[in-house]
Amino acid sequence: MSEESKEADAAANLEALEDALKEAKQATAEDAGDEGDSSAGEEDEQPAPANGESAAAGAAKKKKRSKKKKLKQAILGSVKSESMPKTAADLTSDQLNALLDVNPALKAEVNAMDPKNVQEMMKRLNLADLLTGLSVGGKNKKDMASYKFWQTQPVQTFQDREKGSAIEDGPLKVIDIDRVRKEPYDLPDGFVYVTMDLDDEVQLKEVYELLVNHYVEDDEAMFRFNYSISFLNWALKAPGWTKEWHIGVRTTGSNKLVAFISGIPMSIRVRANILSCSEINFLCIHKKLRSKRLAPELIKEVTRRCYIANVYQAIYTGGVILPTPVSTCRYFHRSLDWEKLFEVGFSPLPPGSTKTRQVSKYKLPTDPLTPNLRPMKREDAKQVLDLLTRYLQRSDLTQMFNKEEVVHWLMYQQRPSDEQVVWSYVVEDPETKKITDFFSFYCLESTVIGKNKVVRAAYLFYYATDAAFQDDKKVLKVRLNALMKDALILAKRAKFDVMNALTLMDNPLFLEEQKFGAGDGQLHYYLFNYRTAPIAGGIDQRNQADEKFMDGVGLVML
Ligand SMILES: CCCCCCCCCCCCCC(=O)SCCNC(=O)CCNC(=O)[C@H](O)C(C)(C)COP(=O)(O)OP(=O)(O)OC[C@H]1O[C@@H](n2cnc3c(N)ncnc32)[C@H](O)[C@@H]1OP(=O)(O)O
Repeated sequence: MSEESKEADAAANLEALEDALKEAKQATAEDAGDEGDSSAGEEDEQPAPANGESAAAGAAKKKKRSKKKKLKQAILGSVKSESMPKTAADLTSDQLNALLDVNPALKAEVNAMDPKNVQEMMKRLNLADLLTGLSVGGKNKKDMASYKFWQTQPVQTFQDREKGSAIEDGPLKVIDIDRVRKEPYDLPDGFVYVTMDLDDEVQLKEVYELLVNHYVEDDEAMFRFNYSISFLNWALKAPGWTKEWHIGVRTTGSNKLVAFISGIPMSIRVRANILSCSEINFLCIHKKLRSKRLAPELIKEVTRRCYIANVYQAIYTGGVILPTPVSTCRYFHRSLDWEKLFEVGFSPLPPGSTKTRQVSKYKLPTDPLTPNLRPMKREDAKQVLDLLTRYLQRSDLTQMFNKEEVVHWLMYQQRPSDEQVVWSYVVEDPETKKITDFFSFYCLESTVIGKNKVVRAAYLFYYATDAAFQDDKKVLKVRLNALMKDALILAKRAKFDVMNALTLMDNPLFLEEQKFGAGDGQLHYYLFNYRTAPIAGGIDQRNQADEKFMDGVGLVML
């Protein structure tokens, strides 16, 4: 591009930015109105069916969402392309608008600036960082005081976290078991707690139905996790599980299951300390009962039941910022069937590329390449346990496995009706019979909302390799890249559309080389009633996968 046209383009961008600012101000005002509504709702402690919003308001919201989605895709498309604009000043006006629309922190910062300086700032800002919502101001969280529920719980505050490595590890509160309620907390009239019996296929299916319709969606409401019945049977019945920690809420009239939260027992190591804790997951409230303060009730009830079982710490993850993440990892995605991902709106066609080019970029050999790689067998469990334990020793936050857990998590015993949930492979030295490496991935589909389709995603699970114990660090990188390439080949063979991975363990060593693309999503790790300094999640302050910050997290949550 010539200097002149660059200037013209920059001027157009500036103009567009001004327009975008006007729009942003308007949007900020609208948002403030929205917030007012929801906090009014938060005062209402009574879960009750949401009073339906007017059809006009609903349609307007839908239109706004769809515009936002289109614009965001326009930006993401260009960001993922080879000819990606490097700074915000290179964007078209639509892209700029979208950028401000998806980045409230940037909106606020730009609104507060002298307009003369805005264009300069836009040039300095790295686009990939902007899209994560983390870089500017670094604050996409509420103040501690606005977490009405969480400020009453034994969790670290944002201020605590700022003390960094000065934080001394240990529980935040000593629980006096005699003061723990023996009976469940009261729920509002019309609702009752139930202990779900997941050995009963009917109840297992009820949990499945609740989650498949109401569980986690992406920001644009295009995809929703679809944890299969087999998956739930696997995830919720880990060794030592108790049905007391599978808690439902039913309506007293129709007996319908409208909310759920679960815990499973797990031993974890946080730096030098081993904790017997619960892993809390699958918190879900029916869409019509949202924003009625039911979530804090479920959390209090699962906490009560854990305390009664003498378990005083918990680990959980989430995409939302709560007080206070102990670590944060970023999602990465590796296309296996690019065409399918494009069709369902998961992957954009980067400007300047073609469908054929995209398909060939992600092409893989049909057979794995590592010699002596084979599916894991039950007899391998002891060796795999030993290798995995040594491997995870290198991380600050890990799950502590025993042999029974290795068998459960990696060799899930399926009922005849079950679909395969987890795939595990080992490399065995043919002479010594020693297992030198292993890797695993699990299946978690996502529903494409409104399209009667699913995205079949393989999530990278645990892995370990002897190469980690060599002095030459390059050996590990080379070996992991070979193993992960085979994982991709085997996932493709098992008809997966995409492989997802976080920046945990040693993943930053292979994400780029294996053509994983950075996603928008982050996963925050939380500890309940435990204080520890922040743990590295494989990303730097600009949210980029970074080898310098890896190996903090060695715990994969489903
Ligand atoms: C020792 C043993 C301890 C055991 C317990 C350990 C803790 C376990 C903690 C749970 C780990 C779960 C791990 C997973 O499963 S993460 C998956 C969470 N599930 C979903 O995202 C599914 C779709 N969403 C929903 O079903 C609802 O939106 C949920 C249920 C998420 C919130 O329902 P709703 O939207 O109707 O809100 P409310 O009016 O009832 O309540 C508002 C309060 O809830 C706080 N909130 C919102 N989202 C989350 C969240 N993901 N974790 C913790 N807290 C959350 C929020 O900040 C506010 O508190 P505060 O801001 O006023 O303070």
